[in-house]
Amino acid sequence: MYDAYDITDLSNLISDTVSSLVQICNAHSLHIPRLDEKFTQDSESFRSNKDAGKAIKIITGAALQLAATLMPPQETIFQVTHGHFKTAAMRVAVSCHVPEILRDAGPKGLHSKTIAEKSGVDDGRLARLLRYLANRHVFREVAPDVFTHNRISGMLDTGKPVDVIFQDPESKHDGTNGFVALVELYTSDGHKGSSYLLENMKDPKTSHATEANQGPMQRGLGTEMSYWEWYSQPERLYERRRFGVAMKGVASMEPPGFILKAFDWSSLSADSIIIDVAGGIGISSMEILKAFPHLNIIVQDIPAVVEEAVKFWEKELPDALVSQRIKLQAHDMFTPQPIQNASIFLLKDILHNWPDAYSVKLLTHLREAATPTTRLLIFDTVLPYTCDNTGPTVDEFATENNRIPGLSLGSANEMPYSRDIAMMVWLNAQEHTLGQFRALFKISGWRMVGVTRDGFGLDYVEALPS
Ligand SMILES: C[S@@+](CC[C@H](N)C(=O)[O-])C[C@H]1O[C@@H](n2cnc3c(N)ncnc32)[C@H](O)[C@@H]1O
Repeated sequence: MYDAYDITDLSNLISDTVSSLVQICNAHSLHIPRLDEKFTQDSESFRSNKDAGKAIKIITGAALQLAATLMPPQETIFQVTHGHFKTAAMRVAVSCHVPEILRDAGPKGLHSKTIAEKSGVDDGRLARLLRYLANRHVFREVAPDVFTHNRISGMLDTGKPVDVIFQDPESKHDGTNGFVALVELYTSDGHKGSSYLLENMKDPKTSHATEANQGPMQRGLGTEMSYWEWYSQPERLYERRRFGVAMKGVASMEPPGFILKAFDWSSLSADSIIIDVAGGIGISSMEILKAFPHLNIIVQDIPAVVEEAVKFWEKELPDALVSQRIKLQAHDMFTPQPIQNASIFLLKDILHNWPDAYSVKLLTHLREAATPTTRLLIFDTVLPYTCDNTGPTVDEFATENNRIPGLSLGSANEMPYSRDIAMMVWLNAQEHTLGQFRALFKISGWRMVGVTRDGFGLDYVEALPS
Protein backbone atom coordinates (compact mmCIF):
# COMPACT_ATOMS: atom_id res chain seq x y z
CA MET A 1 0.00 0.00 0.00
CA TYR A 2 2.91 2.35 0.83
CA ASP A 3 3.44 5.03 -1.86
CA ALA A 4 0.49 3.55 -3.79
CA TYR A 5 -1.73 6.63 -3.72
CA ASP A 6 -2.11 8.46 -7.05
CA ILE A 7 -2.63 12.21 -7.24
CA THR A 8 -6.44 11.93 -7.28
CA ASP A 9 -6.38 9.75 -4.12
CA LEU A 10 -4.10 12.27 -2.43
CA SER A 11 -6.15 15.25 -3.54
CA ASN A 12 -9.39 13.61 -2.32
CA LEU A 13 -7.75 12.67 0.98
CA ILE A 14 -6.62 16.27 1.45
CA SER A 15 -9.97 17.74 0.51
CA ASP A 16 -12.04 15.32 2.67
CA THR A 17 -9.74 15.80 5.66
CA VAL A 18 -9.73 19.59 5.29
CA SER A 19 -13.56 19.47 5.43
CA SER A 20 -13.37 17.42 8.66
CA LEU A 21 -10.79 19.82 10.12
CA VAL A 22 -13.00 22.82 9.40
CA GLN A 23 -15.94 21.04 11.09
CA ILE A 24 -13.82 20.20 14.14
CA CYS A 25 -12.59 23.81 14.37
CA ASN A 26 -16.12 25.21 14.00
CA ALA A 27 -17.45 22.84 16.65
CA HIS A 28 -14.74 23.91 19.13
CA SER A 29 -14.48 27.60 18.13
CA LEU A 30 -10.88 27.09 16.99
CA HIS A 31 -9.29 29.54 14.56
CA ILE A 32 -6.59 28.50 12.09
CA PRO A 33 -4.64 31.69 11.37
CA ARG A 34 -3.31 32.48 7.89
CA LEU A 35 0.45 32.50 7.40
CA ASP A 36 0.61 36.31 7.33
CA GLU A 37 -1.05 36.60 10.72
CA LYS A 38 0.94 37.26 13.86
CA PHE A 39 2.49 34.48 15.92
CA THR A 40 1.16 34.60 19.47
CA GLN A 41 0.94 32.25 22.45
CA ASP A 42 -2.53 31.30 21.21
CA SER A 43 -2.08 31.30 17.44
CA GLU A 44 -1.19 27.60 17.43
CA SER A 45 -3.73 26.46 20.01
CA PHE A 46 -5.98 24.86 17.37
CA ARG A 47 -3.44 22.01 17.22
CA SER A 48 -3.97 20.95 20.79
CA ASN A 49 -7.39 19.52 19.92
CA LYS A 50 -6.59 15.82 19.43
CA ASP A 51 -8.86 15.30 16.40
CA ALA A 52 -7.62 18.51 14.78
CA GLY A 53 -4.04 17.32 15.36
CA LYS A 54 -4.75 14.00 13.66
CA ALA A 55 -6.42 15.70 10.68
CA ILE A 56 -3.50 18.14 10.34
CA LYS A 57 -1.06 15.27 10.21
CA ILE A 58 -2.99 13.56 7.42
CA ILE A 59 -3.42 16.77 5.41
CA THR A 60 0.21 17.84 5.65
CA GLY A 61 1.48 14.31 5.01
CA ALA A 62 -0.78 13.91 1.95
CA ALA A 63 0.10 17.41 0.65
CA LEU A 64 3.82 16.67 0.96
CA GLN A 65 3.38 13.30 -0.72
CA LEU A 66 1.40 14.99 -3.53
CA ALA A 67 4.25 17.48 -3.96
CA ALA A 68 6.82 14.66 -4.00
CA THR A 69 4.74 12.80 -6.61
CA LEU A 70 4.53 15.80 -8.91
CA MET A 71 7.82 17.62 -8.43
CA PRO A 72 10.73 16.62 -10.67
CA PRO A 73 12.81 14.12 -8.64
CA GLN A 74 15.89 16.31 -9.03
CA GLU A 75 14.10 19.13 -7.23
CA THR A 76 13.13 16.88 -4.33
CA ILE A 77 16.71 15.61 -4.19
CA PHE A 78 18.11 19.13 -4.18
CA GLN A 79 15.70 20.26 -1.49
CA VAL A 80 17.41 17.68 0.68
CA THR A 81 20.87 18.32 -0.76
CA HIS A 82 20.62 22.05 -0.04
CA GLY A 83 19.47 21.54 3.53
CA HIS A 84 22.74 22.94 4.90
CA PHE A 85 22.21 26.26 3.11
CA LYS A 86 18.90 26.65 4.89
CA THR A 87 20.61 25.85 8.20
CA ALA A 88 23.28 28.47 7.50
CA ALA A 89 20.71 31.10 6.49
CA MET A 90 18.70 30.42 9.64
CA ARG A 91 21.81 30.75 11.80
CA VAL A 92 22.63 34.15 10.28
CA ALA A 93 19.06 35.41 10.77
CA VAL A 94 18.87 34.31 14.39
CA SER A 95 22.41 35.25 15.42
CA CYS A 96 22.08 38.69 13.79
CA HIS A 97 18.88 39.18 15.85
CA VAL A 98 16.78 39.80 12.71
CA PRO A 99 13.55 38.52 14.37
CA GLU A 100 13.86 41.02 17.22
CA ILE A 101 14.84 43.87 14.85
CA LEU A 102 11.78 43.16 12.66
CA ARG A 103 9.39 43.02 15.62
CA ASP A 104 9.08 46.78 16.04
CA ALA A 105 8.68 47.43 12.30
CA GLY A 106 5.30 45.70 12.17
CA PRO A 107 3.61 44.47 8.97
CA LYS A 108 5.15 47.11 6.68
CA GLY A 109 8.54 45.53 7.38
CA LEU A 110 12.07 46.87 7.18
CA HIS A 111 14.48 47.30 4.28
CA SER A 112 17.44 44.94 4.43
CA LYS A 113 19.76 47.99 4.63
CA THR A 114 18.21 49.04 7.93
CA ILE A 115 18.26 45.50 9.31
CA ALA A 116 21.87 45.01 8.23
CA GLU A 117 22.97 48.35 9.70
CA LYS A 118 21.69 47.27 13.11
CA SER A 119 23.14 43.78 12.79
CA GLY A 120 26.51 44.99 11.50
CA VAL A 121 26.55 42.73 8.41
CA ASP A 122 26.49 43.24 4.64
CA ASP A 123 22.96 44.18 3.54
CA GLY A 124 23.10 42.53 0.10
CA ARG A 125 24.09 39.18 1.57
CA LEU A 126 21.57 39.45 4.38
CA ALA A 127 18.74 40.23 1.91
CA ARG A 128 19.61 37.15 -0.15
CA LEU A 129 19.60 34.90 2.90
CA LEU A 130 16.30 36.31 4.15
CA ARG A 131 14.78 35.86 0.69
CA TYR A 132 15.96 32.23 0.71
CA LEU A 133 14.15 31.71 4.01
CA ALA A 134 11.07 33.70 2.90
CA ASN A 135 10.75 31.34 -0.06
CA ARG A 136 10.34 28.59 2.59
CA HIS A 137 7.73 30.54 4.56
CA VAL A 138 10.13 31.84 7.21
CA PHE A 139 9.77 35.69 7.06
CA ARG A 140 7.95 37.46 4.21
CA GLU A 141 9.34 39.76 1.54
CA VAL A 142 6.61 42.43 1.28
CA ALA A 143 8.45 44.58 -1.30
CA PRO A 144 11.84 44.10 -2.96
CA ASP A 145 14.41 43.76 -0.13
CA VAL A 146 11.81 44.64 2.50
CA PHE A 147 11.11 41.90 5.04
CA THR A 148 8.58 41.36 7.75
CA HIS A 149 7.48 38.58 10.04
CA ASN A 150 4.89 35.96 9.26
CA ARG A 151 3.34 33.53 11.74
CA ILE A 152 6.27 31.14 11.39
CA SER A 153 9.19 33.57 11.74
CA GLY A 154 7.41 35.20 14.69
CA MET A 155 8.39 32.14 16.70
CA LEU A 156 12.06 33.13 16.26
CA ASP A 157 11.58 36.28 18.31
CA THR A 158 12.92 35.88 21.88
CA GLY A 159 10.65 38.75 22.94
CA LYS A 160 13.61 40.65 24.38
CA PRO A 161 14.03 44.38 23.59
CA VAL A 162 16.59 44.89 20.82
CA ASP A 163 18.73 47.35 22.84
CA VAL A 164 18.90 44.88 25.75
CA ILE A 165 20.18 42.16 23.39
CA PHE A 166 22.80 44.43 21.86
CA GLN A 167 23.97 45.61 25.29
CA ASP A 168 24.45 42.04 26.53
CA PRO A 169 24.28 39.51 23.68
CA GLU A 170 25.71 36.76 25.94
CA SER A 171 22.50 36.83 28.01
CA LYS A 172 20.19 36.79 25.00
CA HIS A 173 18.60 33.46 25.88
CA ASP A 174 18.36 33.87 29.65
CA GLY A 175 14.74 33.99 30.81
CA THR A 176 13.37 33.05 27.35
CA ASN A 177 11.34 29.94 26.52
CA GLY A 178 14.50 28.48 24.96
CA PHE A 179 13.18 27.86 21.46
CA VAL A 180 15.60 30.32 19.81
CA ALA A 181 18.47 28.94 21.92
CA LEU A 182 17.62 25.52 20.50
CA VAL A 183 17.59 26.84 16.92
CA GLU A 184 20.97 28.48 17.53
CA LEU A 185 22.39 25.30 19.06
CA TYR A 186 21.37 23.17 16.07
CA THR A 187 22.38 25.71 13.41
CA SER A 188 25.81 26.33 14.98
CA ASP A 189 27.34 23.31 16.74
CA GLY A 190 24.92 20.82 15.17
CA HIS A 191 25.67 22.07 11.67
CA LYS A 192 29.44 22.04 12.20
CA GLY A 193 29.43 18.49 13.54
CA SER A 194 27.15 17.09 10.82
CA SER A 195 29.51 18.36 8.10
CA TYR A 196 32.00 15.69 9.22
CA LEU A 197 29.67 12.70 9.33
CA LEU A 198 31.20 11.02 6.29
CA GLU A 199 34.82 11.62 7.36
CA ASN A 200 33.99 10.15 10.75
CA MET A 201 32.35 7.10 9.18
CA LYS A 202 35.26 6.50 6.78
CA ASP A 203 38.20 7.00 9.14
CA PRO A 204 39.11 3.54 10.58
CA LYS A 205 39.92 5.25 13.91
CA THR A 206 36.34 6.44 14.31
CA SER A 207 34.23 4.40 11.88
CA HIS A 208 33.02 1.99 14.58
CA ALA A 209 33.81 4.10 17.62
CA THR A 210 31.40 3.93 20.52
CA GLU A 211 32.85 6.69 22.66
CA ALA A 212 31.09 10.04 23.03
CA ASN A 213 34.34 11.88 22.24
CA GLN A 214 34.97 10.18 18.89
CA GLY A 215 31.99 11.41 16.91
CA PRO A 216 31.63 13.91 14.07
CA MET A 217 31.11 16.74 16.57
CA GLN A 218 34.73 16.48 17.72
CA ARG A 219 35.93 17.16 14.16
CA GLY A 220 33.45 20.00 13.81
CA LEU A 221 34.54 21.69 17.04
CA GLY A 222 38.23 20.74 16.72
CA THR A 223 38.36 19.01 20.11
CA GLU A 224 39.00 15.57 21.55
CA MET A 225 36.63 16.19 24.44
CA SER A 226 33.07 14.94 24.57
CA TYR A 227 30.48 17.70 24.14
CA TRP A 228 29.81 17.63 27.90
CA GLU A 229 33.51 18.10 28.75
CA TRP A 230 33.88 20.72 26.02
CA TYR A 231 31.00 22.82 27.29
CA SER A 232 32.16 22.53 30.92
CA GLN A 233 35.29 24.58 30.15
CA PRO A 234 35.22 28.08 31.72
CA GLU A 235 35.51 29.77 28.30
CA ARG A 236 32.38 27.93 27.08
CA LEU A 237 30.04 29.65 29.51
CA TYR A 238 27.89 31.06 26.68
CA GLU A 239 27.44 27.61 25.07
CA ARG A 240 26.72 25.99 28.45
CA ARG A 241 24.11 28.60 29.32
CA ARG A 242 22.59 28.36 25.86
CA PHE A 243 22.42 24.57 26.10
CA GLY A 244 20.61 24.71 29.45
CA VAL A 245 18.00 27.14 28.09
CA ALA A 246 17.76 25.17 24.82
CA MET A 247 16.49 22.20 26.86
CA LYS A 248 13.61 24.49 27.84
CA GLY A 249 13.18 25.01 24.09
CA VAL A 250 12.92 21.24 23.59
CA ALA A 251 10.15 21.24 26.21
CA SER A 252 8.42 24.16 24.45
CA MET A 253 8.10 22.04 21.30
CA GLU A 254 6.54 19.14 23.12
CA PRO A 255 2.80 18.69 23.54
CA PRO A 256 1.85 20.90 26.50
CA GLY A 257 1.78 18.99 29.77
CA PHE A 258 3.02 15.71 28.23
CA ILE A 259 5.24 14.95 31.25
CA LEU A 260 2.47 15.84 33.70
CA LYS A 261 -0.07 13.62 31.94
CA ALA A 262 2.18 10.64 31.14
CA PHE A 263 2.48 9.55 34.79
CA ASP A 264 0.04 9.97 37.69
CA TRP A 265 2.27 12.20 39.84
CA SER A 266 -0.57 12.81 42.30
CA SER A 267 -0.39 9.12 43.28
CA LEU A 268 3.00 9.73 44.93
CA SER A 269 2.98 10.40 48.67
CA ALA A 270 4.68 13.47 50.18
CA ASP A 271 7.68 11.46 51.36
CA SER A 272 8.36 10.09 47.87
CA ILE A 273 11.70 11.01 46.40
CA ILE A 274 12.07 11.63 42.69
CA ILE A 275 15.55 11.67 41.18
CA ASP A 276 15.81 13.67 37.98
CA VAL A 277 18.88 11.86 36.64
CA ALA A 278 21.09 14.20 34.57
CA GLY A 279 18.25 16.67 34.94
CA GLY A 280 20.17 19.64 33.53
CA ILE A 281 19.05 22.88 35.18
CA GLY A 282 15.82 21.14 36.19
CA ILE A 283 13.32 22.16 33.50
CA SER A 284 11.15 19.02 33.89
CA SER A 285 11.44 19.07 37.68
CA MET A 286 10.20 22.64 37.79
CA GLU A 287 7.17 21.74 35.65
CA ILE A 288 6.40 18.80 37.97
CA LEU A 289 6.94 20.73 41.21
CA LYS A 290 4.78 23.64 40.08
CA ALA A 291 1.91 21.22 39.37
CA PHE A 292 2.51 18.89 42.36
CA PRO A 293 3.97 21.00 45.17
CA HIS A 294 3.88 18.11 47.68
CA LEU A 295 6.69 16.24 45.90
CA ASN A 296 10.44 16.20 46.63
CA ILE A 297 12.86 16.14 43.74
CA ILE A 298 16.62 15.82 43.56
CA VAL A 299 18.11 17.04 40.28
CA GLN A 300 21.50 15.47 39.58
CA ASP A 301 23.96 16.64 36.94
CA ILE A 302 27.65 17.47 36.46
CA PRO A 303 29.07 20.24 38.73
CA ALA A 304 29.22 23.01 36.09
CA VAL A 305 25.55 22.48 35.20
CA VAL A 306 24.50 22.32 38.87
CA GLU A 307 25.99 25.84 39.25
CA GLU A 308 23.69 27.05 36.42
CA ALA A 309 20.77 25.14 37.95
CA VAL A 310 21.21 26.95 41.26
CA LYS A 311 20.98 30.33 39.46
CA PHE A 312 17.93 29.15 37.50
CA TRP A 313 15.99 28.01 40.60
CA GLU A 314 17.03 31.05 42.66
CA LYS A 315 15.46 33.19 39.96
CA GLU A 316 12.40 31.15 38.98
CA LEU A 317 11.27 29.22 42.08
CA PRO A 318 13.41 30.19 45.11
CA ASP A 319 10.86 28.92 47.66
CA ALA A 320 11.41 25.36 46.51
CA LEU A 321 15.13 25.71 47.28
CA VAL A 322 14.44 27.15 50.73
CA SER A 323 11.93 24.40 51.60
CA GLN A 324 14.33 21.83 50.09
CA ARG A 325 11.55 20.37 47.95
CA ILE A 326 14.18 20.72 45.27
CA LYS A 327 17.78 19.71 45.83
CA LEU A 328 20.47 20.24 43.21
CA GLN A 329 23.19 17.64 43.48
CA ALA A 330 26.44 17.12 41.60
CA HIS A 331 26.60 13.45 40.70
CA ASP A 332 28.30 11.53 37.91
CA MET A 333 25.59 9.13 36.75
CA PHE A 334 28.18 6.55 35.69
CA THR A 335 29.13 6.02 39.32
CA PRO A 336 26.91 4.21 41.87
CA GLN A 337 23.67 6.08 42.59
CA PRO A 338 23.84 7.50 46.16
CA ILE A 339 20.06 7.69 46.72
CA GLN A 340 18.84 4.20 47.58
CA ASN A 341 15.17 4.88 48.43
CA ALA A 342 13.89 6.73 45.37
CA SER A 343 10.31 6.19 44.21
CA ILE A 344 11.10 7.44 40.71
CA PHE A 345 14.18 7.70 38.53
CA LEU A 346 13.25 10.20 35.83
CA LEU A 347 15.42 10.26 32.71
CA LYS A 348 14.43 12.84 30.14
CA ASP A 349 16.47 12.98 26.95
CA ILE A 350 19.30 10.99 28.56
CA LEU A 351 19.42 7.45 27.13
CA HIS A 352 19.62 8.90 23.62
CA ASN A 353 22.76 10.83 24.61
CA TRP A 354 24.97 7.79 25.11
CA PRO A 355 26.38 4.84 23.25
CA ASP A 356 24.53 1.76 24.54
CA ALA A 357 27.38 0.46 26.71
CA TYR A 358 27.08 3.65 28.78
CA SER A 359 23.28 3.44 28.94
CA VAL A 360 23.60 -0.11 30.28
CA LYS A 361 26.09 1.10 32.90
CA LEU A 362 23.76 3.91 33.98
CA LEU A 363 20.66 1.70 34.08
CA THR A 364 22.56 -0.95 36.04
CA HIS A 365 23.61 1.62 38.68
CA LEU A 366 19.99 2.74 38.95
CA ARG A 367 18.80 -0.87 39.22
CA GLU A 368 21.31 -1.49 42.05
CA ALA A 369 19.91 1.53 43.93
CA ALA A 370 16.26 0.67 43.21
CA THR A 371 13.75 -0.74 45.68
CA PRO A 372 11.34 -3.40 44.33
CA THR A 373 8.82 -0.63 43.55
CA THR A 374 11.10 2.07 42.16
CA ARG A 375 9.86 3.18 38.75
CA LEU A 376 12.01 4.17 35.85
CA LEU A 377 10.29 6.89 33.81
CA ILE A 378 11.97 7.52 30.50
CA PHE A 379 11.01 10.46 28.31
CA ASP A 380 12.77 10.00 24.99
CA THR A 381 11.96 9.23 21.38
CA VAL A 382 10.76 5.73 20.58
CA LEU A 383 12.08 5.62 17.05
CA PRO A 384 9.39 4.53 14.60
CA TYR A 385 10.16 2.53 11.49
CA THR A 386 9.08 4.12 8.20
CA CYS A 387 7.27 0.90 7.35
CA ASP A 388 4.70 -1.13 9.27
CA ASN A 389 6.33 -3.33 11.89
CA THR A 390 4.43 -6.59 11.68
CA GLY A 391 7.37 -8.97 11.80
CA PRO A 392 8.55 -11.26 14.58
CA THR A 393 10.02 -8.31 16.54
CA VAL A 394 6.56 -6.83 17.10
CA ASP A 395 5.48 -6.75 20.75
CA GLU A 396 2.46 -5.68 22.76
CA PHE A 397 3.53 -2.04 22.86
CA ALA A 398 4.22 -1.70 19.14
CA THR A 399 0.64 -1.51 17.92
CA GLU A 400 0.33 2.25 18.08
CA ASN A 401 3.15 3.25 15.81
CA ASN A 402 1.82 6.58 14.58
CA ARG A 403 1.86 5.67 10.95
CA ILE A 404 -0.92 6.39 8.52
CA PRO A 405 -1.19 3.50 6.07
CA GLY A 406 -0.17 4.52 2.56
CA LEU A 407 1.45 7.81 3.55
CA SER A 408 5.03 8.72 4.29
CA LEU A 409 4.51 11.80 6.41
CA GLY A 410 7.85 13.24 5.30
CA SER A 411 8.68 16.52 6.95
CA ALA A 412 5.38 16.30 8.86
CA ASN A 413 7.03 13.51 10.88
CA GLU A 414 10.72 14.34 10.75
CA MET A 415 11.43 15.06 14.39
CA PRO A 416 12.19 11.49 15.64
CA TYR A 417 14.61 10.88 12.77
CA SER A 418 16.29 14.30 13.05
CA ARG A 419 16.80 13.72 16.75
CA ASP A 420 18.35 10.33 15.98
CA ILE A 421 20.86 11.86 13.56
CA ALA A 422 21.58 14.70 16.00
CA MET A 423 22.57 12.09 18.59
CA MET A 424 24.84 10.35 16.07
CA VAL A 425 26.56 13.65 15.29
CA TRP A 426 26.80 15.05 18.80
CA LEU A 427 27.62 12.02 20.89
CA ASN A 428 28.03 8.85 18.81
CA ALA A 429 24.67 7.93 20.31
CA GLN A 430 21.16 7.12 19.05
CA GLU A 431 17.43 7.13 19.61
CA HIS A 432 16.04 3.66 20.27
CA THR A 433 13.30 1.59 18.72
CA LEU A 434 10.96 -0.18 21.09
CA GLY A 435 12.90 -3.43 20.62
CA GLN A 436 16.16 -1.64 21.46
CA PHE A 437 14.67 -0.20 24.67
CA ARG A 438 13.53 -3.67 25.63
CA ALA A 439 17.05 -5.05 25.04
CA LEU A 440 18.66 -2.29 27.16
CA PHE A 441 16.25 -3.00 30.01
CA LYS A 442 16.80 -6.75 29.84
CA ILE A 443 20.59 -6.46 30.23
CA SER A 444 20.33 -3.98 33.10
CA GLY A 445 17.63 -5.68 35.17
CA TRP A 446 14.49 -3.71 34.27
CA ARG A 447 11.25 -4.70 32.52
CA MET A 448 9.07 -2.49 30.36
CA VAL A 449 5.58 -1.97 31.78
CA GLY A 450 4.15 0.81 29.63
CA VAL A 451 4.67 2.99 26.59
CA THR A 452 2.93 6.19 25.48
CA ARG A 453 3.81 7.33 22.01
CA ASP A 454 3.31 10.93 21.11
CA GLY A 455 4.80 10.54 17.66
CA PHE A 456 6.29 14.04 17.50
CA GLY A 457 9.64 13.20 19.02
CA LEU A 458 8.77 12.78 22.68
CA ASP A 459 7.53 9.43 23.91
CA TYR A 460 7.30 7.84 27.33
CA VAL A 461 8.53 4.43 28.46
CA GLU A 462 7.97 3.08 31.96
CA ALA A 463 9.88 0.22 33.59
CA LEU A 464 10.04 -1.63 36.90
CA PRO A 465 12.80 -3.82 38.35
CA SER A 466 12.64 -7.28 36.79
C1 LIG B 1 20.17 16.47 26.86
S1 LIG B 1 20.53 17.08 28.43
C2 LIG B 1 19.02 16.70 29.24
C3 LIG B 1 18.83 17.47 30.50
C4 LIG B 1 17.48 17.28 31.19
N1 LIG B 1 17.18 15.89 31.48
C5 LIG B 1 16.37 17.93 30.38
O1 LIG B 1 15.62 17.22 29.71
O2 LIG B 1 16.29 19.17 30.41
C6 LIG B 1 21.68 15.89 29.06
C7 LIG B 1 22.25 16.24 30.43
O3 LIG B 1 23.16 15.20 30.83
C8 LIG B 1 24.15 15.81 31.64
N2 LIG B 1 25.31 14.90 31.83
C9 LIG B 1 26.27 14.58 30.93
N3 LIG B 1 27.15 13.72 31.48
C10 LIG B 1 26.72 13.46 32.73
C11 LIG B 1 27.20 12.63 33.80
N4 LIG B 1 28.30 11.87 33.65
N5 LIG B 1 26.51 12.61 34.95
C12 LIG B 1 25.41 13.37 35.11
N6 LIG B 1 24.91 14.18 34.14
C13 LIG B 1 25.55 14.22 32.96
C14 LIG B 1 24.45 17.07 30.85
O4 LIG B 1 25.18 18.03 31.58
C15 LIG B 1 23.05 17.54 30.46
O5 LIG B 1 22.51 18.41 31.42
